[in-house]
Amino acid sequence: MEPSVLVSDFLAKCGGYAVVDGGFATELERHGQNLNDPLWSAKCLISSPDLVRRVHLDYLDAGANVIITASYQATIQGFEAKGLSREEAETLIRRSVEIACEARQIYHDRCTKDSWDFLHSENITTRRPVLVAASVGSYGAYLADGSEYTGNYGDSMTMEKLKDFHRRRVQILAKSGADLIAFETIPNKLEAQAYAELLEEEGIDIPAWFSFSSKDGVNVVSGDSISECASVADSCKQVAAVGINCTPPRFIHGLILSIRKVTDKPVVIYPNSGETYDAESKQWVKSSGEADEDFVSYVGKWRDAGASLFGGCCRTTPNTIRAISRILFDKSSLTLSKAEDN
Ligand code: MET
Ligand SMILES: [Zn+2]
Repeated sequence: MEPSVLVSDFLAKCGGYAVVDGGFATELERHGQNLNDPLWSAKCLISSPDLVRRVHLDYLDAGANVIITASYQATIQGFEAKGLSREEAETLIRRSVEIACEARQIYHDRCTKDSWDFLHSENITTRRPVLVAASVGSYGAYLADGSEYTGNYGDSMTMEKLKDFHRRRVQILAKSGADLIAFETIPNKLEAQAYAELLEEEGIDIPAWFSFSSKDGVNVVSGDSISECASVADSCKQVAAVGINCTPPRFIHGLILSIRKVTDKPVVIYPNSGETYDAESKQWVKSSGEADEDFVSYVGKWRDAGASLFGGCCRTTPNTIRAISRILFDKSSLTLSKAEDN
């Protein structure tokens, strides 16, 4: 099936809009994990796979239609630096998808015909669709030095180097049983181009989404224009959705409009809570400027601007996702958010 058809079918089955999960690493931390480690959330694939499964389940219970695997910072290079063999590293990357698939299975098995989780329309009852998205974090995320939020890889970085860095993990994830690959928090155009070429060269046959991050609502974090970055995604046939993650809510509306100008592909957005990551202290700090409202109240506006998939990123929780799901699928609150816009 064509990548775009798979995602548009999925969206249609969900009722036009889909809910993505929320901050995955954040939720692991809320469960007491210390992720101050070069592997970040991927550390839990080694130490706490049961918790990884549980967090996926919590997001499914909260209403997610897409769950994103713990592979964001799971790289062969990162695992090898911890003393694991290449084979062990590859197994852990596959395992991240298996655990998410197990969570989906448990979730579906637990649902009964009468639960709210079944979509009822015209006497046809279908199960709520759930996709497993295999996460790929940027090269900067692997470096774990904050460059995922600057996109500054230095002058000696090339597209070939980035492709070589990502190649094996992408090959593994494409054959892991995941429904799609989520390239997340892409900080610059070069890395988007590297992903696009990689998908092409490797003949990757599952869809992908490209999700960028921004600090100003105009450019991605490196300063490259969001329009140029989204155009790279638009030209790649394996890319079935384009969007923004881990970006303050106040920038999302403008970014959706810029993306819509250069592509007709579905737009995915999953903002962070509006706090900023301080690479030095390795902590999230409240922004000094304009206060971000609880971003759930913006969802109606983002939908009207043309986004189709909605979730949360760092510092958001299953409660955020529950609220998004309610806003999207509860007709009365949709009307409410429309009324508030006027
Ligand atoms: N899916 C990833 C996570 O929540 C995205 C992280 S953005 C820095 O763990
Ligand atoms: Zn994030």
